[in-house]
This record gives sequence, C-alpha cells and structure tokens, in this order.
Amino acid sequence: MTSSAVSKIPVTVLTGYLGAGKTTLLNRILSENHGKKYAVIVNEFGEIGIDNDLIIGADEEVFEMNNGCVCCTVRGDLVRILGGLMKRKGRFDAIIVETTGLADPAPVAQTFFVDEDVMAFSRLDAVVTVADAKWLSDRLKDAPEAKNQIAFADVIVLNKTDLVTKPELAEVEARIRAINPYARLHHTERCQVALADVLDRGAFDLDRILEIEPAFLETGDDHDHHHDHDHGHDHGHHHHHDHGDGHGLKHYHDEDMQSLSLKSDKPIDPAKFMPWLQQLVQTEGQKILRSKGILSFAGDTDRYVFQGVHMMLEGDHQRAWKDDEPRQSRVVFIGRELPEQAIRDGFEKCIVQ
Ligand SMILES: Nc1nc2c(ncn2[C@@H]2O[C@H](COP(=O)(O)OP(=O)(O)OP(=O)(O)O)[C@@H](O)[C@H]2O)c(=O)[nH]1
Repeated sequence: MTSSAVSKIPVTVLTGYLGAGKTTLLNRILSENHGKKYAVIVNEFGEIGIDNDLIIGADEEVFEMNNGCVCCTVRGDLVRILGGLMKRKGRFDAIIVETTGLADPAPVAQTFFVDEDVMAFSRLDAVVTVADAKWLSDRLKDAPEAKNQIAFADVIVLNKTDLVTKPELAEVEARIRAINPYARLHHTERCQVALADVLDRGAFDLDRILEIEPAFLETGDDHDHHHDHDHGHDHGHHHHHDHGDGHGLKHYHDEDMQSLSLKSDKPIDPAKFMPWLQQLVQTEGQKILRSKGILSFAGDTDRYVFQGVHMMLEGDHQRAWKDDEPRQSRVVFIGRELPEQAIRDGFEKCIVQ
C-alpha cells in the first residue's frame, strides 16, 4: 500500500439482505469504545425513514441517501454526500455506508473506482456483508441481490446463528462458499464480531471483483447512461439492465418488491395493534419480508419500536418522546404481493379515534 493510500479515508460498505442485521452491526460499531469518529451514510428502501431513528446517536453524523435504485439516483447522492464530507476532511476517521437490503453493492463499490474526486480522498476498505443464517438460503433462490451481496463481500458476517441448528448453519455456509470462497467469514449472534475483523481491513480486492464483473471499471461518467429500465413491463421477478452501451454492470432490480408505509398522528391502541401485527406476520410472513415501526401508544410516554423479519417480531420501548417531537406513528412493510388494503384497514382499526 502506498502512503497516499494510507492517508485516504477508509470506507466500509455494509450490505446484506433485508433484515440480516446491518443496523445491528452498525450500532455495535458505533457504540464500541474505539476512540474513532465515523461518518455514516445510510440508504433505505421505503418512503419514510425509520432506520435513521434506529441508529444509535452517539457523536456520529448520519447522512441519508435517497430511496430508489442505487445506480440511478442514489449513486449521484452518494457522490454528493462524499463530496460534502471531503470538504470536512479531518473531522472523522472513517466512513461507513449502509446500503438497503435490496441494493446491489456493485454500483456502490464502483463509485470508489470511477469518480476521481472520490478516489482522491477515500478508498474502499472492504465490502462487509451480513448474512442471515436462517433466511439466506431461501433468498439465494429468489433474490439475485442477495447472491450479489455475497459475491461482492470481502468479509461475511454470518449472523443469527441462534436461530439455526448446527447442520443448517453448515449448509448455509456451504452455499455461501459456493458463491464466494474468498471472503473472511465470521459466525455471529447479534453481529458480535471484533471490530478489527470488519473495519480497516484493507481487504477490497479489485482483481477478484474484475474476475466476477469484468465490466466493473467500465461505467465511466454518468453522462453515458442510456437508461432503458423497462420498469413495469417486465413481470418476471427480476430483470437486469446495463449501463452505457451494454458494457456496464449487470444490475438487478426486484420489481415485485414493494414497500407500504402507514402513518398516524393519533395514538395507537396497543391492545389492538400488537395482536393485529402478530396475526398479520403469522399469516402473511412469507410475503412480508421486513416490517418496522415506531409507535405512539395511547397513554404511553415512551416511543415503542418494533421490527420484524418474516414472522419473527421484536419490540420494545425505546425512549421517552421528546417535548418538541410530533408523536407520530410510522410503520413500514416491505415484501412481495403485500395485501395492501387489508393491511391499511387493519392498521386503521388500531388508531384511537
Ligand atoms: N434472533 C436473532 N435476531 C437478530 C440477530 N441479529 C439481529 N437480529 C434481529 O433481526 C432484526 C433485523 O436486524 P437489523 O439489524 O435491523 O437488520 P438490517 O439488515 O439492518 O435490516 P434492513 O436495514 O431493514 O435491511 C432485528 O429485529 C434484530 O434485533 C441475531 O443474531 N439473532
């Protein structure tokens, strides 16, 4: 490594499918006593930002990227945010980019090799992929993004080992190894991994990525985008599109993945909401891949936060509502073929009128 590479700000790209544990890992990094200052960039799928509220505050500065397709809108956003950070060099030691669970990490990683301004001040340290030991095998069958996230990883955090048996763990690990034999792999519960195993690894291996994606460095500037996304008229589960004149990266979109956001300014009745939510994920948990919410329960001075992955739910009081904070409840469901009207009606009935 040259001395200029050393002085560049290391960037860790944190990826992994919906609900795998990215935010859990991020919070672990941010709350550890490491004496470093991180700038965090998050990108979330779903209209109303909830992830931001789930990241532990500390001293870190959190920047939110737009929703949407990472190659088209978010990449511009990422370059813009990095540009802003560049001007404040010296105020932080490292950058962490948490992508949405549906992002293909390739265009994010690519930003660090094709944008000259970005390259001048930062270096991609590693792509860290959190893998859900319980659900990854299923997603490798139906979600190409999940496969790309594994393929691109320099470090894999195979998380949620508490939810599987030893043979199941061995099986999912074998599937991962078939896609990516090179990455360092750590078994974790709640992403308990030594920070030195995920940060400042100097691990991103361009040669290996060029083997998987020969076109990795070819996208060039955004001006040669010939977008023909075909969003909408391809009813297959996925399609990919190329950038440039067919040379660019294959990039997957899951067109069937939807997000449904619900809000209420009136309080929610916990005695109705909790059983409704339980019932909903029990019956529709195959379709609902991810759910999250911040709730203002009637007569409760604390914010209640819940999270779900398929039919598994977790919830707890998070902290007291602040005086100047609107007591708004926000709930997001992400999945395929969501029973939208039934969910809307069900939520409506939980609102205290
Ligand atoms: N049982 C179990 N649950 C876990 C583990 N790690 C994380 N979780 C839970 O899984 C859910 C999802 O974790 P997150 O860290 O929010 O996942 P994420 O990848 O950031 O999710 P998205 O950003 O929505 O894609 C939360 O309810 C976590 O508490 C684990 O090792 N075991």
